[in-house]
Amino acid sequence: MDPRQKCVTCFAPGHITGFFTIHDNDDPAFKGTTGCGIVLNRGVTAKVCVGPDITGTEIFLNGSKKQASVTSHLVASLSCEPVRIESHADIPVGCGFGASGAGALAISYCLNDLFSLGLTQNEIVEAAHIAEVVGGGGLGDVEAQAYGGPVIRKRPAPITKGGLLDRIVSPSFSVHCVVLGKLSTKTTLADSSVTGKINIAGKTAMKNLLQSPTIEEFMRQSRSFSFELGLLSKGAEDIIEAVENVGGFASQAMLGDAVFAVAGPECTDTAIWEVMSEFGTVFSSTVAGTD
Ligand SMILES: Nc1ncnc2c1ncn2[C@@H]1O[C@H](COP(=O)(O)OP(=O)(O)OP(=O)(O)O)[C@@H](O)[C@H]1O
Ligand SMILES: CC(C)(CO)[C@@H](O)C(=O)[O-]
Repeated sequence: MDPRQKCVTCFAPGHITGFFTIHDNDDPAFKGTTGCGIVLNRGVTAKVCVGPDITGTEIFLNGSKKQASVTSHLVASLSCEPVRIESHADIPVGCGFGASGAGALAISYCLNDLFSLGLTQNEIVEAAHIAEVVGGGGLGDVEAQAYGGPVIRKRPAPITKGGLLDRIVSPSFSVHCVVLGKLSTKTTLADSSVTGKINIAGKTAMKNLLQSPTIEEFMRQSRSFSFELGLLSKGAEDIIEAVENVGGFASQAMLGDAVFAVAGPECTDTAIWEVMSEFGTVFSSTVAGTD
């Protein structure tokens, strides 16, 4: 490595959306989602380097070179020099855990520091949001990821463009997940019959959640939302049913072929973990609370 190289490393957390509504806009800064999701303590760590030996931008995700469109848009908007980016995700990629948003946010923090851009946090979120929308990643993950906890996205888009965030009041809790497969956000959101259902079910879920803003209600509304959309695989339905049989709450991570679950008053985290591990490898994470 050239000793004149300068590198910055930053982390951003993963995010599971339980339900959402799409707010379309020709301007990517204003396009976004409202909805509710939970921010994890696991996520993506990005290292961004600049130096005389780096002559073209290169992006590596978990050690493999990628043509990552979200990251490319971000570099084009925030950097005037080629950079080498190494992202490591300790969450599954392409499965509803907001890995592209976590990557975009972590890289924006790095570029701000590396090039002394002088951006505030909300401005960093705006840059990451635009890259996500233009590059076909998430539509509301980065706003939640920068805020943390169980996040209610009440108005779409970054705060700089009128977005409004709130939280469900809750102590910190554990979430347990099983991944069965990928679901491309870009392809799924390009299907107008799916987006039509998303917007009807998402509105109902938000209305019901705001009448009773608890984690249990979030899980119930997420479950109804995922059954309304009909994107659930048979395997995911089986896991949800098995978790409910031991007294827990479970739903589909949007947008992935994956299930996330939390314990209820009638069951422990260990019981959830044990029942889920019959279906595949369980990974668990903590969601920060409000107290
Ligand atoms: N940290 C990252 N750095 C660079 N590229 C990434 C990163 N995470 C995801 N990507 C790219 O984004 C694509 C997946 O995007 P997608 O939006 O479908 O998944 P996700 O963000 O993991 O989950 P979701 O948006 O469903 O919550 C992958 O094909 C990968 O190339
Ligand atoms: C679109 C989405 C469900 C998947 O990435 C998420 O980004 C969101 O809630 O906006």
